[in-house]
Amino acid sequence: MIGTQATSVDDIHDPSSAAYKKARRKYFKSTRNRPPQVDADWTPFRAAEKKYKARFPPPDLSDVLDLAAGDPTRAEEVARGKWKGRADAAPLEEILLRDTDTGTPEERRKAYIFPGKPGLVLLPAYVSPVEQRRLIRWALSEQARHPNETNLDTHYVLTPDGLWNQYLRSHVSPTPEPTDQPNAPPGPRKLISNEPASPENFAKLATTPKPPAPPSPSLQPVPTSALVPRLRWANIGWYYHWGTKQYDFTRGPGEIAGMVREVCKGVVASVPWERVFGGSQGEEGMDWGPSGPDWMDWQETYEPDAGIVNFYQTKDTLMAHVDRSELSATSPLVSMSLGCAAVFLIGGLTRDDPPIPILLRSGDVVVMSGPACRRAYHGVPRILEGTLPPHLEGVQSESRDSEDGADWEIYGEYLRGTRINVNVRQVFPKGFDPAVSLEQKRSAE
Ligand SMILES: O=C(O)CCC(=O)C(=O)O
Ligand SMILES: [Fe+2]
Repeated sequence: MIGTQATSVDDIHDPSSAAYKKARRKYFKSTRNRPPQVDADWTPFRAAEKKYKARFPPPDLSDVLDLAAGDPTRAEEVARGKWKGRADAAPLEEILLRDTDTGTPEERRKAYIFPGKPGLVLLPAYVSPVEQRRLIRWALSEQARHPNETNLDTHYVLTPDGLWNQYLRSHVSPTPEPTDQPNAPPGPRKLISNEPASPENFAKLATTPKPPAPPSPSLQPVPTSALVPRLRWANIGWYYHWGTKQYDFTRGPGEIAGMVREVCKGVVASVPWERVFGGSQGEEGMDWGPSGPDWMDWQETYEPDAGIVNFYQTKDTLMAHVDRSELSATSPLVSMSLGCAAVFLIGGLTRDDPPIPILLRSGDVVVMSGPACRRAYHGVPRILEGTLPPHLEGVQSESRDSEDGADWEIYGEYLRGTRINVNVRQVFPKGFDPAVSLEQKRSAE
């Protein structure tokens, strides 16, 4: 579209740009020996993943739901990015969020539900720009460090105050830049299959041995600046054991930061659940488990106790998966997007259900809840480069509050190629006491 789209050397949509030509070269090289009909057996979920992952040609996002594209208050953010979906790309219904304090309803108090996917709630721009910056600072500087675990801990000995704080310090203190030492050499690797968690098998899961993951054998000391882009996750609350895909309850509950707990509880308290699960959304075909629907109690019973912060660089993806390590299979999972935008796919209980593609931008919140959605397949096939909103860029401006120190420049630089997702869950259903369950198992043995 000549004249309407900005052209620059790195605009992947512009066929004369270096980025477009590079992607095309790589594409032809990688597909040269590909057998025909390679895609014949793809499930609808896999086909969607392939579509949005494709580097060349850049995927068409016109069937991706992008609520910011219809929101005049986000026009600058949308216009400055190189990617855009459509506000009418999926059937949805607008709901008004409940006012939990005394404030008057504002633009950000709107949310959306999806016919045919009860339990999925999208809250665009729910997290304000100021809160986004606070959450980003928290994620990098407070959460991705001891005593929490990150993906890098298996392989490197990191300073107790964390990689990011060391990185910030290296900008103000003189050279040489610090390095992080690799961990000890590995033992044998073992793959273990997992089963969905439930109150019935909790005692068995909790007593399954969870050996530490072995470090990689061939690592060299690495400068901090090279490790920062390799930070991929940090746990929140209960510790997750990736080898067994189960929580390691023997390590005790980790902390949930007050700010994160408040945002999540605020989300759950403001969603009018009767609009989500009551009336025509019905209960037909919905298996809430032995004690029946409990959404009417979530205002009181929702209590986040686990989760993960995901850090994505623009080439990273998260494959289709189901989060089923939590005993509570219906309680809301609250997921906040920060930094660059992404294509998020949310399907159904099998990979055969075609997913809804949603463009998630900084500040957007997704809630997955109830039997049809909490354990639905979902994934992130694409992080969209060039989509960092102006309010997260590294430049100082008058709109920034006093908390935003001069070091935001370092954050802004990192965020230009990063998406952060804060993914918060409730492990135990209300009324389930892990200690009692373990005691019962012990006395039965
Ligand atoms: O990054 C996201 O939006 C989703 C992350 C996710 O699904 C997970 O952490 O389990
Ligand atoms: Fe997930």
